Amino acid sequence: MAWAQARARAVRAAGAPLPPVRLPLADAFGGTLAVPLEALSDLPAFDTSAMDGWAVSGPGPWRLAADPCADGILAGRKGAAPLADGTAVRIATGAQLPPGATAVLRSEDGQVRRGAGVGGVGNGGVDLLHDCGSTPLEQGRDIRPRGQECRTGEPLLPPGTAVTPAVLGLAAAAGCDLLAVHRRPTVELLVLGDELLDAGPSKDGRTRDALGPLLPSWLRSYGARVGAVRRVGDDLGLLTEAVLRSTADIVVTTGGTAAGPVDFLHLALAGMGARLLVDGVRVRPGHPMLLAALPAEPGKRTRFLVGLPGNPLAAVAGVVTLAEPLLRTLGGCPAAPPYLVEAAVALPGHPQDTRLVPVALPARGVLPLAFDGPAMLRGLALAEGLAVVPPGGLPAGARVEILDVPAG
Ligand SMILES: Nc1nc2c(c(=O)[nH]1)N[C@H]1C(S)=C(S)[C@@H](COP(=O)(O)OP(=O)(O)OC[C@H]3O[C@@H](n4cnc5c(N)ncnc54)[C@H](O)[C@@H]3O)O[C@H]1N2
Ligand code: MOO
Repeated sequence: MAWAQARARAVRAAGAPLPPVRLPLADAFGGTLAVPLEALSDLPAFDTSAMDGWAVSGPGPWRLAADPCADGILAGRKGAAPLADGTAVRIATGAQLPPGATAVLRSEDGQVRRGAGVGGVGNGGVDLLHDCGSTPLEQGRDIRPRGQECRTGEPLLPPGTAVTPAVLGLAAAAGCDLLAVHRRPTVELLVLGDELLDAGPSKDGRTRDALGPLLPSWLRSYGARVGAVRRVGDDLGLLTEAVLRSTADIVVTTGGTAAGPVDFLHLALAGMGARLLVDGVRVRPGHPMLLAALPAEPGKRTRFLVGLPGNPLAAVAGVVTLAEPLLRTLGGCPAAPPYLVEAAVALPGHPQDTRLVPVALPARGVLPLAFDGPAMLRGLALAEGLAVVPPGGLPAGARVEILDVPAG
């Protein structure tokens, strides 16, 4: 199956997003909005002073309505007395303006004169002068009017928006305590291979497991909830049992996809009656990757298995090709338009297959990185993206699609 076709197949297999759940803000990060985020108040909810200074009414100079040394109107207080025309009162940034205020004079732009009696405002009272020469203070200056950002009930963000830290802040500012997000797909990760070591350097013909540490956070970057990583021995029975016992929406396995003497994944899937939706993809590295629908329990959603090849960069190719579209669709996150960048140099291709190449993205364009073999991670660890090089390659200057490599 061609690379783009395999991705489209994963989207189709996932079908509809998982149903919405309402979560407290603290638990909604990483999800996707299932319904529009609506404002529960105007923003700002009241006419607000944008600066520390004085709320004034009408053109200056103004008579100070209270003791000039008093705090005046602080943020968080409500019900300040109306301000009469020609008067002023001290006010803090974020405080609700008193009725009648027409502008805010910043503290650095005003001067308080005791008994100045300027402009006929007072004689013996305390007056406030605008210190900026003859420039009048324009109406509405340094006032954030009620509803400037939004009105109650206004949709602020559409469904499908990723819940980022900024979205959590906006939701709180708009008065929300719960967010309706799609339930995030759960993933169980099964790392196969008797040869793998969990700690220390590779030795005695055994190889340190690189995928147990790499995959959970990579999958989480697509919204997955990843439980514990489980190691499964090279044994058909153990593998079958581990897959059937899992209750996750998606079982992700590593290794065992090829035809070696202990590569049992195909046998296990056939034995349990799973349906192969993608069985090999025309992509380098990673071509033995697969996607299967696990045997369905009556009335329950289809669960999936993504089989990633054991070579680490090949496994990552399987993640971006099959796991990403599957997780994104189940999580209700629409596909972003392809991100295209010019190639700084020619990008050699495979004659028939798509290549996924770890690249740097300096200002002059896409640059392939060294150490991009299927068993290598050195190039990927420095990569700012994975370039999707179509069969036959691309000349320098051509635009190439770049897939995200998750950062911290
Ligand atoms: N006769 C053929 N042999 C192979 C083919 C083929 O088409 N015909 N394809 C090759 C390709 S391409 C790949 S990729 C691998 C896929 O193999 P498996 O998915 O069965 O993976 P394993 O055999 O279990 O492991 C391959 C390799 O990767 C190492 N490995 C496995 N898991 C991990 C891990 N968690 N961390 C680090 N390294 C891991 C494992 O020790 C092997 O060296 O098949 C080729 N063979
Ligand atoms: O998937 Mo293999 O070369 O493509 O490592």
